[in-house]
Amino acid sequence: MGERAQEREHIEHGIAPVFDGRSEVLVLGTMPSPASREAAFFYGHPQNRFWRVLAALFDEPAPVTNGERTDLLLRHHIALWDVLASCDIRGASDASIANARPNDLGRILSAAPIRRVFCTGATSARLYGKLCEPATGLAAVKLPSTSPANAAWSLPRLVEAYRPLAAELSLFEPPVLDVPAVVDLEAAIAAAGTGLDELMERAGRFLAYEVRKVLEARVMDGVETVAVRPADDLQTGPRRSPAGVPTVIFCGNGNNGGDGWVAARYLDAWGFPVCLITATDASDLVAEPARTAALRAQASLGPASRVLLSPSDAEVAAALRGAPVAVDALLGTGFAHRTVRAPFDRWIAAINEARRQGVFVLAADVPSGLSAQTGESAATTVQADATLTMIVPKPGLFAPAGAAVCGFVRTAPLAYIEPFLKGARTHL
Ligand SMILES: NC(=O)C1=CN([C@@H]2O[C@H](COP(=O)(O)OP(=O)(O)OC[C@H]3O[C@@H](n4cnc5c(N)ncnc54)[C@H](O)[C@@H]3O)[C@@H](O)[C@H]2O)[C@H](O)CC1
Ligand SMILES: [K+]
Repeated sequence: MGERAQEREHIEHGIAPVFDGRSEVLVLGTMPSPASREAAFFYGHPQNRFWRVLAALFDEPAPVTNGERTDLLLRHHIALWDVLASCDIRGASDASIANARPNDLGRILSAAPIRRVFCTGATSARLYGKLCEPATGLAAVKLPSTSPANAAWSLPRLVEAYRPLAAELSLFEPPVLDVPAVVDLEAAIAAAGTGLDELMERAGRFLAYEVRKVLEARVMDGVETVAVRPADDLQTGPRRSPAGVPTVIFCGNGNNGGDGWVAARYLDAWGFPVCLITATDASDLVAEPARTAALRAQASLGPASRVLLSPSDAEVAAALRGAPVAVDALLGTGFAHRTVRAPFDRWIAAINEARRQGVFVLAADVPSGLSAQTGESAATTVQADATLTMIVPKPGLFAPAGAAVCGFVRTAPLAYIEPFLKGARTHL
């Protein structure tokens, strides 16, 4: 390293803290690294495991954009900042810090019911103790650093060490909302900066994440023999694995289908081949953002995956034979009829037959054929092993007929919705 690279640089923090009146814990690093300053957000180095650790704590896919990362923090009532407002530092070397000036944590502590402070590493804990604790009167819990330099700590070990943070947080139970109230909620989320296209991206990624959990569990159980990394690596990024029988993803023509197209893109990118079944070519779809999402997915699928356009019943059955998982993204909240039109009725029957043969069926938002609002079930309705419902649960999922076809219900928390719930029409 040359003489100049050894010199300390004066750094001002420059990234606004994340918190609001619901924040319950305060997580503090030392100072944004050069990569974080470049990304204009905390823990921006792609190899830093902070976001993967938090996501794993809550069993969610790792957030990608700064907006998603902010949402994740606020949803879980976590405030995030750093101990220092400015210092002199060499690169990202905490050991080189001089002339340290602390941030005014009173800004957060006076606005939020912070129960506990956590420091992400030895340097932030030491500087917090010296520069902040006398003013805050709150002792901090020291957590291991998630930086790539802390290579001795594997991701699973970090996740275990961070569990006390999650244990401090009160759980948010999303309310059951009528379908028209979900539409209002979407509009409020969009007005606050997260559009339907971004929600669909998150929905599809969450679906892919749930599929991946099923696939990796099957490997652990010895049902699948493809060589994949162990399940505790679920948060890591793209990688390739030898192809097993592809996951079959059934996509309808509306935005429920869009969730399926996005899920296909992620699974393929993560190394899990897919067979996507659709009645309409991506370019002929009308609903947005489904059309844009489908075109993007179609263009990105690798050679191990394929799209079957209007396949025969025999081709559908062949795709399902031996498949580990079938994703039902045919009909979502837009369906409210007594009968399902062809070919979707036949595809639903094929999914249900495949489930009887052992294929795991995951429904996107709501099992197709079930009215998300009333819980009435069409003659042909998907029988799911699990349903990943988007943003909030809908009443139909809990009506007697609905509960019978949903399997295990999980809500995908696609956005920070608490600020928008006041006055929302809830079903229960
Ligand atoms: N809630 C959210 O914030 C998000 C929801 N997403 C997903 O979007 C769907 C709702 O999408 P929408 O386009 O409104 O409706 P659907 O896709 O459910 O259905 C419309 C589709 O279905 C066809 N159709 C209607 N009736 C029938 C019938 N009887 N037989 C056959 N086909 C029928 C219609 O022609 C349309 O093509 C929601 O469920 C979520 O999955 C976003 O992805 C993210 C945010
Ligand atoms: K569905």
